[in-house]
Amino acid sequence: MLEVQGLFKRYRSIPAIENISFRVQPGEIVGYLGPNGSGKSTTVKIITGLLQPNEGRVLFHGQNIREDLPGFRASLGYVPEEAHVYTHLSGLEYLQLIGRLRCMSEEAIDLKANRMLALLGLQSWRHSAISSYSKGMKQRVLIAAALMHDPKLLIFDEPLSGLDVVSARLFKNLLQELAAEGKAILYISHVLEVVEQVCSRVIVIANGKIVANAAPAELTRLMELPNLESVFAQLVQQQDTKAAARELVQVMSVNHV
Ligand SMILES: Nc1ncnc2c1ncn2[C@@H]1O[C@H](COP(=O)(O)OP(=O)(O)OP(=O)(O)O)[C@@H](O)[C@H]1O
Repeated sequence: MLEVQGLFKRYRSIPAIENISFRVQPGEIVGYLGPNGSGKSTTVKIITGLLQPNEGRVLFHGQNIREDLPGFRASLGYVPEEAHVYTHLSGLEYLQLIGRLRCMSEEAIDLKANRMLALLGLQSWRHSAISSYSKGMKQRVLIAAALMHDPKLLIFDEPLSGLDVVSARLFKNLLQELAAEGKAILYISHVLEVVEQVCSRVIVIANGKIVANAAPAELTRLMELPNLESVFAQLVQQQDTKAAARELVQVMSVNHV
C-alpha cells in the first residue's frame, strides 16, 4: 500500500536521511524508531508531502504521491508530533472544521465528531476552547481529527505524549482495532515497551540509515537480547546512560560559589 523507495534528504548538503526504503501493507502496524535527530521527522514530512526528497519517491497504491497530493491526503490520517491546533476553537468546532476541509457531509461530521469526543472522554469539554485543554486532551482531539475521514493510511508521530494511563491504553487498543480493519499504520514512538507490544514490524534508523527492519520478536531472538529496548540500545550504540547520569550529578554538585 505505502512504499517508500530510496529516500535521500540533505539540509544544506548535510545528509539527514540516506537510502530509506520500506513498505507498510494493509493491516500492518510498523514502528519507526530512532534516537533524537536520526531522521524520523524528515522521513514523515516526506511521506506526508510536506517536504520534497533530494532523491527517491513515495508510492501509495503504486502511484507517486506527488502526482496527486490532495488525492493522497484524502487517504491519509496524520497525528503530528507537535500540535498546531486553532486553540480559540472548541474541540467540537475543530473537528467540524477538519470535517469540512475533508469535504464530509454535515450529518457525518456531527455524528462522528460528537461520538469520537465522547469515546475519547471529552464529552463535557466539547464546547470549551482548546486553549483550556491539557496536553493529553489536545492530543486526543488530534487523534479524533486524524480518524474522522476514515483514512486507509495512518501516521502517528509520538501519539502517547501527554496521554494518561487510561487514554494510552485506549490508544493501544485503538491501534490494534485499526489494524484489524485493514488500515496501514506507521507508528513513530520512543515508548519502546508499547512498540514491542503492538507493532508487527519495527524499522530502526540511526544517523539517517536503516539498521534493522524486522518483527520485534525476531530482533530479540536474533540478537539474543531480552527486549526491544536492549536491541535498540545495541543497534544505535547509545551512550552509557548510567555513567552519563552519574557524571551529570557530579558536575551539578561541583562547588559553585
Ligand atoms: N530544517 C532543517 N534544517 C537543517 N537541518 C535539519 C532540519 N530539520 C532536521 N534537520 C537535521 O536533520 C537530522 C534529522 O532530523 P529529524 O528531525 O528528522 O530527526 P528525528 O529523528 O525526528 O529527531 P527527534 O526524535 O528529536 O524528533 C538532524 O541532524 C537535524 O538536525
